[in-house]
Amino acid sequence: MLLGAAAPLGLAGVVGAVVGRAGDVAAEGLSSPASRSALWWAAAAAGLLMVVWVAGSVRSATATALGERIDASLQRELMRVVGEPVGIGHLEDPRPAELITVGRETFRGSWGRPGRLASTVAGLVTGRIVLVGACVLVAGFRPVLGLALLVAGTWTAYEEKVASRAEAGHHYGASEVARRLDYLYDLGSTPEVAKEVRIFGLAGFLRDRYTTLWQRSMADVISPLPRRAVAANVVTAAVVVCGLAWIAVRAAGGEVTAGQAAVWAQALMTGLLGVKQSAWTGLQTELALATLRRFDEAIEAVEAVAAVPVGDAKVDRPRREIRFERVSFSYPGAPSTLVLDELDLAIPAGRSLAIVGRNGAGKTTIIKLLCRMYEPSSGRLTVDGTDLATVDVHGWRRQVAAVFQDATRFPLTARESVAMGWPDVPVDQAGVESAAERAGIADEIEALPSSWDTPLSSHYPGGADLSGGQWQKLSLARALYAVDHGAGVLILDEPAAHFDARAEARLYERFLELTAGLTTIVISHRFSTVRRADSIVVLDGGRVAERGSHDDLMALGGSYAEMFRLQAERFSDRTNDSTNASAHDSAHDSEGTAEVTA
Ligand SMILES: Nc1ncnc2c1ncn2[C@@H]1O[C@H](COP(=O)(O)OP(=O)(O)OP(=O)(O)O)[C@@H](O)[C@H]1O
Repeated sequence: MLLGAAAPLGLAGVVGAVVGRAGDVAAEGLSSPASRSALWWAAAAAGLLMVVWVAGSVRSATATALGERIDASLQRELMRVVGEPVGIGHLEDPRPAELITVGRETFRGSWGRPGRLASTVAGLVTGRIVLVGACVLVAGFRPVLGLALLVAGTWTAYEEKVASRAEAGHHYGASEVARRLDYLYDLGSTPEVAKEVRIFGLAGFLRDRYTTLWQRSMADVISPLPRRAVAANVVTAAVVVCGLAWIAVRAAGGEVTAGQAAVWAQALMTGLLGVKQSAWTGLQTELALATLRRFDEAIEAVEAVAAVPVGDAKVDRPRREIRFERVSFSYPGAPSTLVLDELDLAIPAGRSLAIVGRNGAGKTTIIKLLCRMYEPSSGRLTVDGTDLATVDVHGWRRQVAAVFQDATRFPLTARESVAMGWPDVPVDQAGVESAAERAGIADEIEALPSSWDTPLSSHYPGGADLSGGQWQKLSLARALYAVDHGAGVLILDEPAAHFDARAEARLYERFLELTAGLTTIVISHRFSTVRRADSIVVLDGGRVAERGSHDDLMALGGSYAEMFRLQAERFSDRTNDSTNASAHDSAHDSEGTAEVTA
């Protein structure tokens, strides 16, 4: 930076020395000492010019490398605060969630990335040094002119900074609108939502919403003309023009030599360039600083809500029971809604428990607490009497194999998708195949273009996508693979939601075999699966409303019995209807009836 700033000023002096000798060279000829001296100065000018170029390139390459490091380290920091906390509550608390989105967006474009600070600050500092150096040189002509350039240049730099900060603030203020714009843009341009967009005729609607919002956001972003910055620029330019005229007049009057005039004129112009350089890089600096501030806010906001107890007690697979003791819970995003209300629930080890209840009763929430995705608002969970909050969470999660309703569709190969159920050991192909066979997906995987090596995404060459039911079977295979390698708790959250009648029947036929010896929790609205469990609880109002075996609960005649009958009636109605329908329909429906009435 220092070289890059000093070289143009030195160049002004050296070019002045060449110009100063031009008269003597003209008078004395090319072989005169004056000519040789002028040549040496010209060579020095060429050398300095090279220094300017090289220093600029080195500065820019260094700043780019440094900027990339800054961005990468901030990205790692964001990944750390998002991914490292024990649970996921911090990702749903509205404030941190919004700031995390903003933090992520910071790195989408190059404009306003914090890493840009490395080069913009370098430009800013260089511009300031150039201005001060130029003023010192100009003061050699008339101190008052040097002072005038310094005052006008500094004022301009200040006003530009104020205007830049305001503009960066407008960008920051408009970020909420910008996010909604991005959302609309994504909806209108991604293939995943193409079906709904067409069916509901949303294309025009989305475009109109986008246009209206865009116009509104632009009104905020495009800041009013920064009058004071413009005035300061005009004054600085006037100082330079007047200074040039003054120097020309003095040179014409013979009071200063041509060489001196050349030095001071160049110094004036270099000073002006220094001011412009500060102004330009100042705007980028302010934008990058604004995003860096938002980024810091995001990190602080996440860290403020993400702190949860981290224990190191070891737990093995449950031997007696997992117990919810007076557990109450509200989601961070809806603190006033109590999802679980002093829930007492014992889950016997090595047995299967089914949890049923209406939509939104809190069944999945129980699972999330068990996996320590969230911490209870009050009460505690214990495993064989040990408080789960004191347990080494990673060790505990190795004990848990889960099939979630909304299992993530990892774009890995089929083999990896199953083997990631237990990633600590090298892939065990026989184990992968065995788990897939029990989950009922082995044949379908083997029929894929590259069998187990097929990437499960149509976005990859040679890749293939699976159906909803096939993804769910794959998720079940992954959980079974984890169980085979040591997990002792199996969680099945609507494991058959996307299964066809045959696959569902197969699952419940093998339910006892698949869950033997495991602490199994199954959540399902399909009673064909539920009834196979050793015991069943009905969740209502955040508490256990009924508990017992299928026969107990049917005999009780409560809400379980009512829900069961409603579902059974639905199937038998459909079977009756189907006797008049085609043979194909009849076969299909009677499978469903068989499952429920079995
Ligand atoms: N991340 C979340 N933030 C805020 N509220 C949530 C969140 N997840 C779930 N809820 C709310 O918590 C309640 C219980 O949800 P949960 O998913 O546990 O219900 P469920 O019994 O599994 O329902 P379903 O049978 O429909 O799957 C619901 O009212 C739901 O709206």
